[in-house]
Amino acid sequence: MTSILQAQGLDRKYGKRWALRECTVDIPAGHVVGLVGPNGAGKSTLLKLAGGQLEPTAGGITVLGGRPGSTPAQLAKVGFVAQDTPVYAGLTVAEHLQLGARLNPRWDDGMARERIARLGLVPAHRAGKLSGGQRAQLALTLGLAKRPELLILDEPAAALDPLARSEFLQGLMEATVEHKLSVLLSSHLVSDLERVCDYLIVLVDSRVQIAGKTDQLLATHHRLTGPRCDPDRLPADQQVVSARHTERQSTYVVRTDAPIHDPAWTITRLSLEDLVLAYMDKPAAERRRVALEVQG
Ligand SMILES: Nc1ncnc2c1ncn2[C@@H]1O[C@H](COP(=O)(O)OP(=O)(O)OP(=O)(O)O)[C@@H](O)[C@H]1O
Repeated sequence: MTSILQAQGLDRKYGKRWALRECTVDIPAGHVVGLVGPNGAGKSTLLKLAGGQLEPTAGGITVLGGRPGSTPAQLAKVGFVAQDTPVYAGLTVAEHLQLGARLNPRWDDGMARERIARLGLVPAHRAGKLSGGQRAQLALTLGLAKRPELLILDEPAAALDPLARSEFLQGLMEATVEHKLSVLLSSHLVSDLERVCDYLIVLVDSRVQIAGKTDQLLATHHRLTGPRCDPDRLPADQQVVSARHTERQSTYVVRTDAPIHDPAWTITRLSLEDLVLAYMDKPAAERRRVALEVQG
């Protein structure tokens, strides 16, 4: 199966500040990939590297087998909708479609017009007068009508109310099935990702914490609750993702491929949100542990 994005030791710095460090991922085609992480984690940086808007500081990245943004053919294969759903305020909806047709060799004008009509957008209205949700839908339409193989969306639904968000994501899901495209989207809203994504990347502190198919991630991560116990007493095949302790009780999120037989533990399945939160907590927990060691 082809990869939509392969990164090998990918680094990006802004001045002296690292935005992305040692990113190594290989994302297969045919997925809706969710990129999640806290503010400043490096999500937009990774998406811009994939879209060819940024150059790596070190390491390599290929998108659909080519160097991002390197040729007109490569540019035509990738649609990119940036964070603030960019549209031209002074242009009408119809003028956006005309511009799309002029700039994109694979432009699907029938689909663009049908989508605009279905969404109730008026072709003569200027984009600057549209609501945030309508602007996001217009930007998504432009991205889809380009007929890319990969559509990259940076926080596409952030500004939308729950209903508009739901409609937006529904539209995105329908389009991915209809046009067989792969999607890479970032969001803070894990509930949104849970709805649409079947592949997840968690990025925290500029580093990829975990990447994989959501069903496999959920099948291999468990919450263990039981009498207080140190992590070094857990079997070697159980990788600790997060740990919380009270005086008497320990709660671990562990990753393992093997079944867990220890009767001391109550084992619960994780939701995608639990999983994301456990990985978001991991670097902070590591920092807390190092600080305690230094103090001690
Ligand atoms: N143009 C820039 N110049 C300098 N530093 C930048 C620039 N863009 C991003 N950064 C820094 O790089 C880091 C990663 O930023 P990035 O925008 O990739 O994060 P993000 O995960 O997309 O954040 P958010 O969820 O807030 O959009 C942050 O520390 C940010 O301050």
